[in-house]
Amino acid sequence: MNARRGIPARAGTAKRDPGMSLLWESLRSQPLRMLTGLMLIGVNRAAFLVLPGSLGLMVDRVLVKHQSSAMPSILAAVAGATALQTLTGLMLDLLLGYSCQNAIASMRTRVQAHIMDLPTSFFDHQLSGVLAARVMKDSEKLRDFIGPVALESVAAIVTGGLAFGGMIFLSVKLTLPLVVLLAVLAGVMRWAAGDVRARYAEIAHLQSIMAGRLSESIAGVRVVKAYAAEPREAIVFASQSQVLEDATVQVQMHQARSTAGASLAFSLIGLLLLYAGTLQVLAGALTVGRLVTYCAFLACATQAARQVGGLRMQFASSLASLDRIASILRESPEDAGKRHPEVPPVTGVVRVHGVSFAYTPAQTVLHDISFTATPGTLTALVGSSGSGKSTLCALLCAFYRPTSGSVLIDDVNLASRSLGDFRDQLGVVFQDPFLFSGSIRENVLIARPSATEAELMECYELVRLDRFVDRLPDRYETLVGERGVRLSGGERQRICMARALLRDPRLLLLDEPTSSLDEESEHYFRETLGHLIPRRTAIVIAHRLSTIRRADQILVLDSGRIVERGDHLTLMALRGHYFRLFQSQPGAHDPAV
Ligand SMILES: Nc1ncnc2c1ncn2[C@@H]1O[C@H](COP(=O)(O)OP(=O)(O)OP(=O)(O)O)[C@@H](O)[C@H]1O
Repeated sequence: MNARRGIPARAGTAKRDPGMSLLWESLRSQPLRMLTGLMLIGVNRAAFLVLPGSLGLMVDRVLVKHQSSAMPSILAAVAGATALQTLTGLMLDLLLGYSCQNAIASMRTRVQAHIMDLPTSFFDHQLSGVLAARVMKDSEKLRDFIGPVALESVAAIVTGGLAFGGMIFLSVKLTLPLVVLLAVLAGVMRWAAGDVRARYAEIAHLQSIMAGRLSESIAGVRVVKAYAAEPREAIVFASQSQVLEDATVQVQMHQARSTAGASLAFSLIGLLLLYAGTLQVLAGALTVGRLVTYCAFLACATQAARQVGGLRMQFASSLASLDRIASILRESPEDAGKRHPEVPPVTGVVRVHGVSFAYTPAQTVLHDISFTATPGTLTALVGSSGSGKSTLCALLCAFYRPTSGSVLIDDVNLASRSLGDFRDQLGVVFQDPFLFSGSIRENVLIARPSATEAELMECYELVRLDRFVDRLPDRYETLVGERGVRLSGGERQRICMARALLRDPRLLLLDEPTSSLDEESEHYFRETLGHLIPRRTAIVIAHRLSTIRRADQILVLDSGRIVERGDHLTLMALRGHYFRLFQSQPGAHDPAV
């Protein structure tokens, strides 16, 4: 880690295979277009070489032998070839424009869908901005690949190959030494270029780190402003920008040096060949016209070789991006390898057997947790902050797999169950009431897009959404802003509860669902919960006495262990952890409570 700059010092060396195979997959998915493209390139390049190829004929037949009758047919051939070149060029541009967009769109869709299928633990180690940059920017690199890189490389290789074939046809003696010289030159250039792909991988990594940091500081702009941290954010961003600039300039300088070196080498080779060719003409082994054509082909071949050399850099940059996409696609989805046994719909019997769990090997967060929760009952999880309540909830949602032990739903282990089927029966309200940037209605409908208007209204009613929605000009169509920023904490919480209830779930997991509600709303919600429980299993993390007291079983967690269990009266009688927790609650000494 580069501590001064706040950026990892090195992005890691990119491997060659993943990016290449991803590119190959993408090209293979459009076989007809690729084949048509290759044919068009072949025709286009052959037409391009008609002009240099006919120069020799013009010199030998028209200028040297004065056969002016040959001129119209030579000119007609050149004009026809030029027309063909223009037409195939246009067709290539149209074909590639479409193919590029198609490849980019399907790559983005594939990466986005894959990311959504990854387990929650994957996201614990990623910045959302970095992932977003990968989906959008790295996929975009396919355009460079299929467009300038692949097309121009193939075109340059075809041009070089055809020109080279022409040169061999005209003079084997001149061309054979050239092959040796070019092979040596290619080896030297390759050695001098070093691992360009790793450098581009580092640049792309730095760019996504910056994008991640930027989106984080924009999302947390209130905290930044509240703590007057704007200058600090500016310094971090500027230093990251400086590291990126240094890395980019280094690659560009390297590229400029390679291009200049290659240019010089090609010019020297051209000079040598001109000298050797002139000697051949003087010795009568070659006509002037053939030497002219040879030199024209040589110019085309050198130009093509230079072009391929230049594109190698772009190729490396695009491959580095594809490597990064491939690294995401290599991550296993959370349902991978499951047998998906045919299971009947969930009824909601939860059995947790000896579950231990650690986010990192260094720290076990839950130790040997066991309990059963059945439909029609309310289980409350209580305990001090950091005791593992939300983690247990996350295991019940199958966001993580236990390190040991098992979570069974209707006696089927969650580790082998299809998570899609299971989560269809799950209603969750998280500690952080997250809303998407759409309308209130859209946020609730996420739970069940096919819900009828009457079902929606029933859920709104259950959590008393109408109470604040009536004050909003667009009522349920009001846009809530990013993460629901335009609403209060309690309002967000109510929308999240409506969302969970719309699911009509068998298993209801509520992580401090009423922490931001006022007394009256909380009372109303408690009554609602009372009506809901007979048809489902409810597990609630709650600090409020009112919710805890009526639970069928209360599990008291301390440092990741269940230290007490029972109903309110049993636990109070123990005068242990629960008793102390209860005593510390506001209202505990109120005789009414
Ligand atoms: N994604 C994570 N990666 C690593 N450690 C985590 C992660 N989430 C939570 N922890 C750690 O696990 C422990 C239990 O956290 P958890 O959120 O389950 O506690 P909690 O009882 O719900 O606390 P609170 O009442 O404050 O919400 C804490 O020490 C916390 O730092």
